[in-house]
Amino acid sequence: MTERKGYAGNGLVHVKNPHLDSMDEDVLYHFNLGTKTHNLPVMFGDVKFVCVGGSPNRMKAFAQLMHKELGLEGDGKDLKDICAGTDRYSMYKAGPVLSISHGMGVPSISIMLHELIKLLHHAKCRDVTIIRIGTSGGLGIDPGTVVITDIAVDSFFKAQFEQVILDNIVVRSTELDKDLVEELLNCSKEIHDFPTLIGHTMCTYDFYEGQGRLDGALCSFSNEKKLEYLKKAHDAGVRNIEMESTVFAAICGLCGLKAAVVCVALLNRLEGDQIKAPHEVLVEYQQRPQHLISIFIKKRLGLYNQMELLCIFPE
Ligand SMILES: O=P(O)(O)O[C@@H]1C[C@H](O)[C@@H](CO)O1
Ligand SMILES: O=c1cc[nH]c(=O)[nH]1
Repeated sequence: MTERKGYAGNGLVHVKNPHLDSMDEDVLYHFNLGTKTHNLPVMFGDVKFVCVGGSPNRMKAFAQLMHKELGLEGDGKDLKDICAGTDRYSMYKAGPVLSISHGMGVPSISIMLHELIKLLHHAKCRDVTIIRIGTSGGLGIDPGTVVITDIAVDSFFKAQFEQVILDNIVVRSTELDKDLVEELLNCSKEIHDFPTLIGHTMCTYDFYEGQGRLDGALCSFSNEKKLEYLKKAHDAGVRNIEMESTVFAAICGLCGLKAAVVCVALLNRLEGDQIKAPHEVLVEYQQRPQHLISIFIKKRLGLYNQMELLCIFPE
């Protein structure tokens, strides 16, 4: 069974659940927010960009970067975690930009997306673009390369996400917005400090055996078999591997959100499994998708100016 995409002309976020209408309150449990306890349209009605990533610290740093880049009032350093009442996810807001952590893996991001999309719906947000800014393992690319995902694929290189619902498997499309991919690639041309490319992203259910690593607590395959699989993935167009892109693309697509995935490669998986780069190098790598997206957002808002870029990335 397949489902259809939810893009519509009014720019509103779609929730495709008839039961929601009959609930007198919606508690967004993992955000510690709710329709009776919080005025969601006032708190979030102006949101136009949502950026998500695994780590709470990264998403706080991104909100602080956007606070500075958008020239918002006050010291972005004291931005408050909107989800401080729970330690499941962290959420920060800088003007029209919402920055949220999603933890690791499909179940964690899936729960976050259900509550985020209901939040955007209750807040009556319009024309929202959502971007995952993450880390990944590269395939045949240099560490530090930023990959803009054209197609999110599963472990069999298929552009689909299988959701188990009751005792059925529902197959969902993982198509992403092609125009957004091109727009992001154009933004990357402004940055000369690191390579950015478009490629397929493979999403797995595990970091170790699921990504063909030899260094987990369990491993039942040889180095030859691992490389055979990874090369097959590379031949199919996969340029990086992470753990959220397929469900992210599927859910956002069904709910009418324009979505993109932009992940930096921390290593080249054809050369090894362990992530050995020094901490400061890894921190700088994680900032790369953030800088690209900050340019994208500023361009969209008509706030981008080339001179400023030279200050951020002096030649
Ligand atoms: O956004 P992050 O950096 O968490 O994305 C990848 C995929 C997993 O969540 C995690 C594994 O290290 O990193
Ligand atoms: O190899 C990697 C690195 C980061 N994230 C992943 O999922 N895999």
